[in-house]
Amino acid sequence: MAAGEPQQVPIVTDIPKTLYQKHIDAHTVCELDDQGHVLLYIDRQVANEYTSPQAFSGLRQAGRGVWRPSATLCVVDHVNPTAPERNAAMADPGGARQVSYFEENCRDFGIELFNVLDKRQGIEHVVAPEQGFILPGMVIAAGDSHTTTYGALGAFGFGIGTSEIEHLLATQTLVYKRLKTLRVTVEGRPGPGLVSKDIIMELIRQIGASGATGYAIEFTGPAISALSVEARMTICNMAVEAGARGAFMAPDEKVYAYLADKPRAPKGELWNQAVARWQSLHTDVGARFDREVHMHIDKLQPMVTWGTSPDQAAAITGCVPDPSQEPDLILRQDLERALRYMDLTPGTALASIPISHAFIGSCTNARIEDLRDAARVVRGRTVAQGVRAMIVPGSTQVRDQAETEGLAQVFRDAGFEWRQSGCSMCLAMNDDVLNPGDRCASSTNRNFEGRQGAGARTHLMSPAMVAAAAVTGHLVDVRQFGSEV
Ligand SMILES: CC(C)[C@H](C(=O)O)[C@@H](O)C(=O)O
Ligand code: SF4
Repeated sequence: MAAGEPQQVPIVTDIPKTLYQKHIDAHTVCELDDQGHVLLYIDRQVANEYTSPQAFSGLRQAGRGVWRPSATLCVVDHVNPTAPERNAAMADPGGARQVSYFEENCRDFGIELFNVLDKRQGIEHVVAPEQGFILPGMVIAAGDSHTTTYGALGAFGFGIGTSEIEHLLATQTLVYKRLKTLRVTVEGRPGPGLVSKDIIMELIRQIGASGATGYAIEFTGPAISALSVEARMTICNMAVEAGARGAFMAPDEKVYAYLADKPRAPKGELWNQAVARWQSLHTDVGARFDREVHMHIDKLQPMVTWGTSPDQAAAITGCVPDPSQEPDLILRQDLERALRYMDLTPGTALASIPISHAFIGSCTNARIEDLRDAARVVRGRTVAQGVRAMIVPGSTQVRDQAETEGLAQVFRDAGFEWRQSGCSMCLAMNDDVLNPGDRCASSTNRNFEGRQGAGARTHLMSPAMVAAAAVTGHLVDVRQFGSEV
């Protein structure tokens, strides 16, 4: 090149980014320090009656309004009763106060509310995707840890505390610290009767209940692509049980098909533009993750928990572990405490443990596909004597759909209670509470001490596994139910 000729500027290619980095970069208003803190713009938020009251009170005291009321969706879900005949009356005065203050706040701040009797009511993490309120590329925050569920739609969702809700409502932003990134690649084909709940329970068992603390997880691999969108939600929902404050899956054709007919999804030309934009929502080739985990699920077995933390889990073919085999003193004491609470003896076959209750519900596993899985097991059978079995659909829409498909009748015929939607016995904040000593096969996500009632014992598993336990009266391998599962 002759001197004086303009020099060719080398093309600076973008540094490859993870899906997480793309979301955070696109929503960063400004960097706040060199420690990873940013002011993060939040596209939308969901609020419930249980964690929002102090935030609204804070706004009232400071004389502040809500910056973007239309970016907020309020849903009653934690405390409402789920009795089969639904009405607005609430026996519990505490719950009634929470709901009426929530109504007042929505009215005064101009926010849309899905109240107890609304046809669109349900558990927030079921309702928000169902309405098309959550779209790929969005950053969503809510006062609930299972906001991670939205990762299944290619959105970044995370839970926040009460003071953060107040800040968010007032400014539509949050002070946020960037997380490290963990990629979980899932390969192989699950055997019959195996579902996404088993995959996430096995991951949590492997990496531990704080194994992903400080990380956002991206799930990828052929076994994830093969799952339905609803099944993917189960995985992202429970990622928080491994400590992750965010879970991701790159959106694909299944996600677009899921969203296409949702009431609040963009329509017409806006839809085409949105899909074109969503195509870029994937981790770039060569992007670096802080950590990688590989899972092969060919030999995965149906999972159940035996302890009081979601990572205290094993294949249903296994036995209650023996603390004396645990060399680490702290872990041994943890195990002993868990087994004392669960009233289980080391070496007992998991598949022989009798139950008193069966609960199919929660934002983890009460969507229509979950109810179909459970109904396939239940059809033509009856709930075992001495077992109280309940179905609490994830939303009123899921409930109606299950009625239309005849699933509700299958459950009723078998002796299940067919109830209205809400969080219900997932955390027992309404009147669906277990008594001390009760033992419940549950399709939920947390098995902490007292989670479903003081002194009550929870075994987490997939909805079909709960259905199988309900009709046999003890924990059981759903694969014994043959080809129909
Ligand atoms: C009540 C709420 C704060 C809580 C959560 O954040 O997850 C609840 O939904 C739960 O599942 O334990
Ligand atoms: S269903 Fe359970 S896990 Fe989900 S939001 Fe309600 S209480 Fe939390």
